[in-house]
Amino acid sequence: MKIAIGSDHGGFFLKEEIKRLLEELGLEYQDFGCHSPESVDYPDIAEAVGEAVARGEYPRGILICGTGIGISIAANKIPGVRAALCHDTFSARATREHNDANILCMGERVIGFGLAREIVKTWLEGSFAGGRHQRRVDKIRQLEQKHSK
Ligand SMILES: O=C(CO)[C@H](O)[C@H](O)[C@H](O)COP(=O)(O)O
Repeated sequence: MKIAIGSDHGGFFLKEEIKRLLEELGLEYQDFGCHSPESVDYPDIAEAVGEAVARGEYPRGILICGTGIGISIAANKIPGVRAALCHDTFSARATREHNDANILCMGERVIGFGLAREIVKTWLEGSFAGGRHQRRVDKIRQLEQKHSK
């Protein structure tokens, strides 16, 4: 599984840590930036990673900003993206099982690197449970279609 990963400057150092984790896990990734702690705008990174995931080029993406909030809001504007902001492992597991979340978002200014690593591992291991959750994810798709121009 190849992962699309990206952050703004507020998430740059955590992104570097998560890249090291992915290497330890033997997982390939593509870094969509940013490539230094210099200030950038999180919607630009969310767009790059979100579109790559929505096109099916990457099954999963990871996005990080200072809080994880702005980058998740932006990513969720892209049809086909189900970006979940998770700062605990329960949510990370649940969002795979219930929401089939294809992008994990975190905030470097919110959690420590150790917890972030556990969240990523939990989220990567998780799988969609289907059943009643499939019906709900289908309704999310219908909402996207209803509200797209
Ligand atoms: O979008 C965010 C908040 O929802 C992120 O935390 C950004 O990283 C943050 O807004 C960037 O702020 P900065 O003052 O420009 O570093």
